Amino acid sequence: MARLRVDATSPVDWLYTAEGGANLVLSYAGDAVPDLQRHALRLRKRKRIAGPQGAIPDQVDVEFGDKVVRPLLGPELCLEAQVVALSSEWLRSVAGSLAARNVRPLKRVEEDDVDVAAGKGVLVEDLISGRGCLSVEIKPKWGFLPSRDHLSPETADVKSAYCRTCMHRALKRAPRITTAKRVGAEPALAVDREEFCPLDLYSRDPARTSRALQQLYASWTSSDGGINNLRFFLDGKLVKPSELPPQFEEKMTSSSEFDGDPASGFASRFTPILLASPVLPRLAALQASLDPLDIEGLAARVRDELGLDLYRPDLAEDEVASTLGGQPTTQEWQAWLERASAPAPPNEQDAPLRDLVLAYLLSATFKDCSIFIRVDSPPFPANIATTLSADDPSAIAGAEIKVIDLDPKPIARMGKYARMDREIVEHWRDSVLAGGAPSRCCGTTA
Ligand SMILES: O=P(O)(O)O[C@@H]1[C@@H](OP(=O)(O)O)[C@H](OP(=O)(O)O)[C@H](O)[C@H](OP(=O)(O)O)[C@H]1OP(=O)(O)O
Ligand SMILES: Nc1ncnc2c1ncn2[C@@H]1O[C@H](COP(=O)(O)OP(=O)(O)OP(=O)(O)O)[C@@H](O)[C@H]1O
Repeated sequence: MARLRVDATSPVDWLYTAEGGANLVLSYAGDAVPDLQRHALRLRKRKRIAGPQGAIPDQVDVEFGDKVVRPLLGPELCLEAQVVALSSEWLRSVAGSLAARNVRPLKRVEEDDVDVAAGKGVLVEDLISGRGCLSVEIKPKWGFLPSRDHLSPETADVKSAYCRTCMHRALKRAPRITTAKRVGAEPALAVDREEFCPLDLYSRDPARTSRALQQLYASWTSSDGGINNLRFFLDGKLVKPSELPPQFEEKMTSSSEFDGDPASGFASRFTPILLASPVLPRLAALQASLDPLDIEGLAARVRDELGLDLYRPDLAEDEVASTLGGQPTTQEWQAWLERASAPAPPNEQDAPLRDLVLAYLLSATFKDCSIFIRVDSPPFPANIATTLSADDPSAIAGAEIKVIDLDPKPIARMGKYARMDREIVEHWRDSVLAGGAPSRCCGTTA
């Protein structure tokens, strides 16, 4: 990617795309710098009220993506990223233009804003721009169940039968919660078989993958696009169910397969694309192999070797970070990757604790990323699953698949991970199972 002068552009030429907890993304819509067309700018946000979670510098994010994530996930699934210098005046002007256009969700506006002191942003390929382009973003979450080997007798039955995402959803909807986020005033659920289970999505079984996609679509519709697991972008803009342009459904699927049910039309088009791509099996394999002990087994090692109780309710993030050895540098990540990629890496019993913590953090990154499927000129061929490109066998003709949001997670969060895991499982066992629930998670078989 050639060096591009973003701060020479007019901030009003950057249109709001979307945002997550830590970053806000804009698409270039100007004519002044043609080389910036089809580029997106990812900007760091800062909380209005400073929180405890330490940010990781952008430079580290980009190097981490290039040097650690890319070799593991495969270059064809990753975006190239370039750090660009941005003055605080330019960033302030972007923030002002976003506020004047009132484009950000109110909940996010209340929480945070563009970090005008960041001094930089990250330029990437824009996965939504272009007339006629339809992009689908799926956040698949955790695609595996932990092995019982390192689970305690109190949790082994629950954690080897129900997936973390279904259990976490129930907790987030419970009326009273502590470490997890509240989704709204919805009633606590038992297993809701109408809602998407990642184990279905990742299953590689066409019927189950299709079921997961249909359920995601139904949740997208019933929440008016408010879920973070599925988003659609058409002609460069986020599309909400309540404001569907007439061409959306016809672009998403061919009318013959529609049969009046957009959820099945969507699933029938996108199931073959997902099944033909290595993206889901790769993510699930990385998530599982980098988390061989489960947080419970890892917390036991941390307690035994460092005397730190990750479950302690008053444990400060600074103490977690310093006791575990601080946030890894890019050099340390690279050295870890070399050891982990050796022909016979040490197994989880013999591996040094620090290596296990790094692996867990990387697993957390793969558990929280999103997949973009971009289709430039739909409707695309019905036999898409079999039309693999000769140049790149993992690319499917007519569809481009990329994984985004692959940032390193702060090591300071290890305590939160342990406590949240306990809270999720205890809530499930004591509130949901006690009220009667199926004996297995939606996606699992006995
Ligand atoms: O803990 P989880 O599973 O709720 O994941 C968080 C996500 O919540 P989700 O359950 O997907 O709605 C959460 O997503 P939202 O901001 O709620 O859309 C973030 O992705 C968060 O990571 P970070 O703060 O951006 O580094 C995620 O935190 P990490 O667990 O990845 O640290
Ligand atoms: N390259 C891109 N092209 C188009 N849109 C993008 C791109 N990268 C991100 N987005 C959009 O911006 C949103 C926020 O970006 P990102 O996931 O990087 O933020 P985040 O704060 O790290 O998210 P999270 O809270 O999930 O960790 C994405 O969910 C996606 O909708």
